[in-house]
Amino acid sequence: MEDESTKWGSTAWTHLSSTRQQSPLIQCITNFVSMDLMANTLLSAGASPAMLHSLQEIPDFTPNIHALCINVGTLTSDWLPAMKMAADFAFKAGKPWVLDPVAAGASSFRLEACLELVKLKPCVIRGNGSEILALFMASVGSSKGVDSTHDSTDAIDAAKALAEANGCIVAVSGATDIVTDGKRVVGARNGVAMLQKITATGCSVTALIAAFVAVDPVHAFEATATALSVFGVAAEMAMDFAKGPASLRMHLIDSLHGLDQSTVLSRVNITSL
Ligand SMILES: Nc1ncnc2c1ncn2[C@@H]1O[C@H](COP(=O)(O)OP(=O)(O)O)[C@@H](O)[C@H]1O
Ligand SMILES: Cc1ncsc1CCOP(=O)(O)O
Ligand SMILES: [Mg+2]
Repeated sequence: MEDESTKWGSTAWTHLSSTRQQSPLIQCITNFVSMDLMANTLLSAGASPAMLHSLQEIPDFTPNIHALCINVGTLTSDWLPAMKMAADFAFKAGKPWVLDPVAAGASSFRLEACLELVKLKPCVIRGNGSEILALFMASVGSSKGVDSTHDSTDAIDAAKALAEANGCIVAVSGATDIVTDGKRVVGARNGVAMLQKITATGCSVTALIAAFVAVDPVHAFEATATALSVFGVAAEMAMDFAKGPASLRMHLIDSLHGLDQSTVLSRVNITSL
């Protein structure tokens, strides 16, 4: 019988191969910092990114996408209506959408916006420990801007409760990435600590989750875990060539583009918690 780690490795390879074959169209409404790395992460995984956020275009464009990624990193009141409209169009068209609640606890404006977006039925919410705790407690002040002051494992119960309450998958990134649907919980232990020294790696892995969910929407829990793990494996491979964060960023994109089956099968490290 297949053991758990063999099963996750082959599921991860299936998701990466399907993304390369199907090249899903991923609409991203994201912050100014992350646009470049997010689009390049999606391209290197085989997906087709479109950074498209005007209210006037959403009714024509969003029903034809394969998944949507919404990220509140540089939120202003001008952008929020487009985020809500796109989430609504995606949900009504049966297209999965993924929320990245960047710095959810940084201000009451941002927290309220995230809580309103959560009501619009994201398929997945991916944040760091502090962001998931801020959403769960609906309270401001527990983060250090976009960075986490918590370990991902501090937010396991919060993630489970959020997932259960909203009927979605919740992922908490960190040294161990946690993924839950409210009942099942897995930990993905890939990646390198230096990812925290490159801005927008969290944003980019959220977009990769959108791509993997686009190619396997029925298994959003599995697709979320494998996206986090594959991104981490790419970072591990890239670290062999990196001299620091700037070259890690470059090698990360190359590595994701070139990941092969045997590397994915041997390095994906996902286990039940
Ligand atoms: N200590 C760590 N060791 C290995 N990988 C890490 C570590 N911390 C974060 N990561 C990875 O870095 C990426 C970004 O996660 P994180 O820094 O938690 O998000 P954010 O940038 O949104 O705060 C994820 O792929 C995560 O798995
Ligand atoms: C630095 C910064 N400021 C607003 S959004 C942003 C990028 C955050 O990216 P990540 O959450 O992936 O670290
Ligand atoms: Mg983030």
